[in-house]
Amino acid sequence: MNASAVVVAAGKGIRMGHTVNKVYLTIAGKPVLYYSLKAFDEIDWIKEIVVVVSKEEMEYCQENVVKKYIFKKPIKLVEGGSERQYSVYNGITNTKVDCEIIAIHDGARPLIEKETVIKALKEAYLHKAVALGVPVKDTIKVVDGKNFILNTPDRKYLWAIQTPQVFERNLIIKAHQKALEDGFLGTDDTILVERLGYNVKVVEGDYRNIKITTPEDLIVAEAFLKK
Ligand SMILES: Nc1ccn([C@@H]2O[C@H](COP(=O)(O)OP(=O)(O)OP(=O)(O)O)[C@@H](O)[C@H]2O)c(=O)n1
Ligand SMILES: C[C@](O)(CO)[C@H](O)COP(=O)(O)O
Repeated sequence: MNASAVVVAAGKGIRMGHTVNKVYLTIAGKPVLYYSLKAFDEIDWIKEIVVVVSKEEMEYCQENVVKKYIFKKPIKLVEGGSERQYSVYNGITNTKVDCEIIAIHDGARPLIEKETVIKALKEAYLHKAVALGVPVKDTIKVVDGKNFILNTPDRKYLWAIQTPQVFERNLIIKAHQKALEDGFLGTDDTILVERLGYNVKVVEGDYRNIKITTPEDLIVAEAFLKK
């Protein structure tokens, strides 16, 4: 299998409330983004890693992540957009055409493990579109604008979706182009493929694969890493 990894890191990290983009904050002495790239760098099927960064942070990322640590794969930096979806689009359209599979990952998910990525890649090869996810542990409520409960979906059908999300290259590019044409913005990439009428498989991931979003997530991630 020839696959590309696209790791998006061009967000602002507003919910983290830090002056530095959260992907450059450190866990156990290394930047969050370093860990998010590492699992992909170790997989033979992955032929390249495209990292999507904001224009202002391009040089910082090159010096403090790409050059500072040793990666086996070629790492290409491309510019991000104002929304995650636009960043992903710029990433996927800058992948090699001879890589038939693309794994899209949040730079803010540093605890992803090599074995979990391999599982997702294998499933994507069979099913064309997959996302990692974990069954939700809490009861989920749908509420109205004033926080009154409208309904309670059956938990056995609810999964919290993570990245990587892995797709056949042509399919994910087509799905993004259609979303752009329609002015549709989604919070992940599978929704864009769902809109085309394709079945997307959820592959069981790992509860530790958290997204670093708010300050307490850094403490949790560091605790997991130390284990
Ligand atoms: N315009 C954007 C927005 C987000 N991302 C990336 O998408 C991932 C998931 O997004 P999120 O956790 O929402 O990150 P931020 O947008 O940085 O956070 P916030 O919403 O708190 O500002 C992150 O790795 C982030 O860098 C991106 O590449 N381009
Ligand atoms: C793609 C994602 O990580 C799946 O859980 C998530 O939807 C990103 O959302 P955010 O709004 O960018 O935090």
